[in-house]
Amino acid sequence: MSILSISNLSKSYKKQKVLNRISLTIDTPGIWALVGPNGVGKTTFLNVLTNLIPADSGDVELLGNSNKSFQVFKEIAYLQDNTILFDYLTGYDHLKYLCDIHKLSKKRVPEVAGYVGMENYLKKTVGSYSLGMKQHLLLAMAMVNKPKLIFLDEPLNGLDPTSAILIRKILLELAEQGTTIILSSHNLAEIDRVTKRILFLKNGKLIEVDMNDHELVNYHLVLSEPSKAITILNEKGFQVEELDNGIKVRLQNQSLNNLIDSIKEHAIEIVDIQKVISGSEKLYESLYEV
Ligand SMILES: Nc1ncnc2c1ncn2[C@@H]1O[C@H](COP(=O)(O)OP(=O)(O)OP(=O)(O)O)[C@@H](O)[C@H]1O
Repeated sequence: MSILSISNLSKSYKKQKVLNRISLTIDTPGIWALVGPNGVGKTTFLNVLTNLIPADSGDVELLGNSNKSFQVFKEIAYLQDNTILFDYLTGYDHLKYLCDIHKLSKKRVPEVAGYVGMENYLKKTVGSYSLGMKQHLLLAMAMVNKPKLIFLDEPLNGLDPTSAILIRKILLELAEQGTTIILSSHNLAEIDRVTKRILFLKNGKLIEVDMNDHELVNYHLVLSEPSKAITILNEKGFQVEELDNGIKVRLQNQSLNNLIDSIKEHAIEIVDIQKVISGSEKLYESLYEV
C-alpha cells in the first residue's frame, strides 16, 4: 500500500490550469517539501489532495483509501492557514472539539499542547494569540489524532527562531516515528534542514527531486595570497572563483587533501577553510529562472 498515490490529477480555475495531470507515488515515510513561487498552486494542490476542493479529474489515494472516503480523515491531518481558527474560542476549545470529533479522551488536549509548548496560553482566547502562537495551536490540532500522514501549509510562517527550532524538532521526530509529512514552505533554508526530498511545482507539474543528487559542495578559503593561489590552482585544473575575502573552490576529481597540499607547497598560508553546501535555493533559482 502506498502512503500517497496520485494519478493524472488536474485542476483549473476557469481557463487557468493550476494542476496539469499530476502523478506521484510516495511509498516511504518521511518529510517531503512542496515548493514553488507565490500563486503557483501549492495550496490548491493540498486542498485537492485532502478533497477540500474537488479535482477536475484524476485520482488520489491516501494511506490506501480514496481521498473521498470518510476513513481517510481519521488517519490524516491538514494544517491550513490560521483563518480556520475562531478568535472567541480558546486553544483548549479547539483541541477539545477535535478530540470529540475523533472520539478521543480530553486527556489528549494537555498532552498535545505540551508537545508544542503552548501550555501557558492554552486557556486564552485565540483572538489574543500572536501569529506564532496560532501556528503552535494549528500544529497541535494537526497532531491530535496521531495522523500517519500530515499536510502542512506554511507551518513556519511568522515563527521566531525559538518556535522554528521547536517545530523543526517536532517534524523530525514525527518523521522518525514513521509519519509522512508534506510540507509546503517558502523557507528553503529550513527545508534543507529537514529533508532532501523536494517536490517543485512548476507550470502545473510536479518535479520530484532528491537533493542528494543536486547538492554542490564548495570550499571557501581565506588565504595570505589569494591571487597567487588562484593562478596555481587554475594551472592544476581546480575550478576556482575569487570571493571578497578569499577564494571558492569546487572539487571535481580532486580531494580536499590535494587542494590543501597544492596551496601549502607554495608557502601560501591558509587562514580559514569552510565547507559550504549549496542546497535547494540554487536549484530553485535555476528551475524558476530567478
Ligand atoms: N478560488 C479560486 N478561484 C480562482 N482562482 C483561484 C482560486 N484559488 C486560487 N486561485 C488561483 O490559482 C493560482 C494558485 O493559487 P494557490 O493559492 O494554490 O497558490 P500558492 O502556490 O499556494 O500560492 P502562495 O505561495 O502565494 O500561497 C493563483 O493564480 C490563484 O490566484
